[in-house]
Amino acid sequence: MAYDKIVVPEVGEKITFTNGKMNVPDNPILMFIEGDGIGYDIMTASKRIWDAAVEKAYAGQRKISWMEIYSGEKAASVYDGDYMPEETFQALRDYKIGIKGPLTTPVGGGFRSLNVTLRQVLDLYSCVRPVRWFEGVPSPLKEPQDVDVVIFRENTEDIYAGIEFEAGTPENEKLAKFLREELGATGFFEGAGLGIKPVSEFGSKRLIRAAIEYAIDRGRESVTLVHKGNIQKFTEGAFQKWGYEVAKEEFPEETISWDEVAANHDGKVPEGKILIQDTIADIMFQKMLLRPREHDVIATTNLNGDYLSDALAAEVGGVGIAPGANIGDEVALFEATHGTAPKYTNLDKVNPGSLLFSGVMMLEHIGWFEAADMITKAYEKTISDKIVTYDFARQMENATEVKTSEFATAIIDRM
Ligand SMILES: NC(=O)C1=CN([C@@H]2O[C@H](COP(=O)(O)OP(=O)(O)OC[C@H]3O[C@@H](n4cnc5c(N)ncnc54)[C@H](OP(=O)(O)O)[C@@H]3O)[C@@H](O)[C@H]2O)C=CC1
Ligand SMILES: O=C(O)CCC(=O)C(=O)O
Ligand SMILES: [Mg+2]
Repeated sequence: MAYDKIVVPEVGEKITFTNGKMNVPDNPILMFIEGDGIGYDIMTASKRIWDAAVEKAYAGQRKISWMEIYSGEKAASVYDGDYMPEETFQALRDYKIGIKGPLTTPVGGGFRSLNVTLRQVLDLYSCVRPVRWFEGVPSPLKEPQDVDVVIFRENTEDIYAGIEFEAGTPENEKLAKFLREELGATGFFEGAGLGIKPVSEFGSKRLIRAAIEYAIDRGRESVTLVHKGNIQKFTEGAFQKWGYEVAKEEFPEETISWDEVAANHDGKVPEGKILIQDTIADIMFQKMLLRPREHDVIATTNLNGDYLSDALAAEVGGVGIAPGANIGDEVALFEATHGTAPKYTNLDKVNPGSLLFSGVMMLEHIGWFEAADMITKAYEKTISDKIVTYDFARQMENATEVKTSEFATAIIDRM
């Protein structure tokens, strides 16, 4: 496949799929989007760590061939003002697996989120965000070791669908008139901006199915459906209903609901069964602060998952550490959960942890567990030696604060 600006590495092979099974060569071509703001600093540092771990874990028998693809400000400079070039999507379809830094989204106008566009256009419907604590990382909790959850956030629907009509536009007025006159909806003021929140059975069930399959594969204990179904009955409430349906219809042997536990098992979950439970979104934030141990895998709608993932990250060190992945049926795009942190651009200052561990997830996704484990262990050693970036240093005593690049070197030295 010839691209206009993307340079395919001379050495390296494509990752392919046969009947849903991934084939990973020893020298795969993996893509990266550098990202805006702090993207350059964290991507440069993380690539050094990933490469060093692969080299060391496989004694040079395996190697990543990196292929740069573009989105955001760097794309605009390479493609003459185009922030989201079509060939970026094509490359992701062709080469399947990549990782991205954060991309800027203007607030209150301007272009739509490039992050959201990538997820929607490529149908990367599961946003997977594990949140766990590492020994030595500063946390506001008394028992941060109890936080070990994996958030499955629906990644294609909800208010992120971008169906919004600005106050004062003819489209807004037409929709308002239709809502009032045709549907009898009255609960909004004249001149209100209007947004639509689509949540479908198809979109909800495939996300919840992925969460349950993950819980089964990884031997996790429960899947909690998080929703605001008391207020948004036919979107969030429907998500909850469809969640219990998927569990009952598709995983009757592997799962059990609270109602079934209460009715048949004296309040005890039978050995080997995954508990399917649900909770309303607002109280989930309290529960995750006070009794995080009671939750394991979480399946939720898009906006809830966005809020929850940043809040839970704060319990285990902050957004600088919590990783993420956007996963579809074949294409997967791993990404830091935080944004571009523009005030730190090119200061070589921020924590590369979120992107680094997104890359660890990527290595696990392609089956390179030895390299992934090597990074995790070296990271833990670095933290226990109290070598940290500014964000952890300000919450710790007697820590040595280092730059992003120095932190990467410290990790590599401990492999
Ligand atoms: N997936 C993506 O690409 C995302 C993109 N964005 C976009 O990023 C831009 C900025 O968003 P904003 O809301 O300010 O959120 P950011 O996540 O960019 O930054 C908020 C704060 O989080 C802390 N932080 C972020 N990254 C790190 C890191 N690597 N290491 C340590 N601390 C970190 C900093 O805290 P402190 O100030 O306390 O040091 C920073 O000021 C917006 O355009 C937004 O749309 C936002 C989220 C995700
Ligand atoms: O696209 C954006 O700018 C923000 C996305 C975001 O906050 C997230 O995915 O967690
Ligand atoms: Mg977010």
